[in-house]
Amino acid sequence: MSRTSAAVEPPADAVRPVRHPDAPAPGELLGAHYGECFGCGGEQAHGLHLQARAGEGVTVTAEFTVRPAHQGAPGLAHGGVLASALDETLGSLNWLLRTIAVTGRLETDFVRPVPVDTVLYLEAEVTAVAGRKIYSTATGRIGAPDGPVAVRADALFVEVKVDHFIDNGRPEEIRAAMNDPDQVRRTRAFEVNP
Ligand SMILES: CCCCC/C=C\C/C=C\C/C=C\C/C=C\CCCC(=O)SCCNC(=O)CCNC(=O)[C@H](O)C(C)(C)COP(=O)(O)OP(=O)(O)OC[C@H]1O[C@@H](n2cnc3c(N)ncnc32)[C@H](O)[C@@H]1OP(=O)(O)O
Repeated sequence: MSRTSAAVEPPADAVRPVRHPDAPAPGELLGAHYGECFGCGGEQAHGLHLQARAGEGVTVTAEFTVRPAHQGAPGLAHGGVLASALDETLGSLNWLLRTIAVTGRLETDFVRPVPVDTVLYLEAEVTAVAGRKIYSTATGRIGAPDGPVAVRADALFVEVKVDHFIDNGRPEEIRAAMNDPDQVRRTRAFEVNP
């Protein structure tokens, strides 16, 4: 039996992802897509503060330190928090394609328990694109970039227009985001570099 469902397997007509020519160079930090984001936002006091770094091709790496606030069982990370770290890392890949996309499906394997204070070394890659559908995969390793795999995920992201956020987000945050000069610059960049 396959470990993943058909929903996260690229269809026969899928193509290889193309790194956008203006994507950050390998080794560069991607920066937060939104300051209040739970996954990456620097202004989000309760967030994971993940900082994804561009790799070669359509890949990223990120490190996540498991804090006491992330516990599920005593001294162990909550699975939902680990899934969030994977989701955020996978989501950041779309910036290398200059595509705005949201998670449609996220399938997670929890392979080993992850103790508090562990540094989880995450790596993610877009494997295929089919129309609006972006297929990607990620692993999280314990303690070192070549440490044992603790979590892994396969995901389907779906490309959306910026209207997805404008039409569905709570108006006060949308207004605030539109008044943030950096956010507007980023939104414009998405719109002029499809
Ligand atoms: C001024 C304000 C600006 C703000 C902008 C700021 C920043 C923007 C930049 C980046 C931010 C983006 C994301 C955040 C980044 C990282 C955080 C981590 C990522 C997330 O945490 S993000 C939140 C969680 N995420 C959601 O909140 C999605 C809720 N959801 C929906 O909004 C819809 O559900 C949607 C859009 C997914 C699809 O809806 P839709 O109507 O557009 O398209 P449709 O349904 O036709 O699907 C098209 C094709 O995808 C297939 N498909 C769809 N869903 C599937 C599934 N679940 N399983 C298997 N296949 C699926 C269909 O089967 C079809 O396939 P086919 O074409 O082959 O028929």
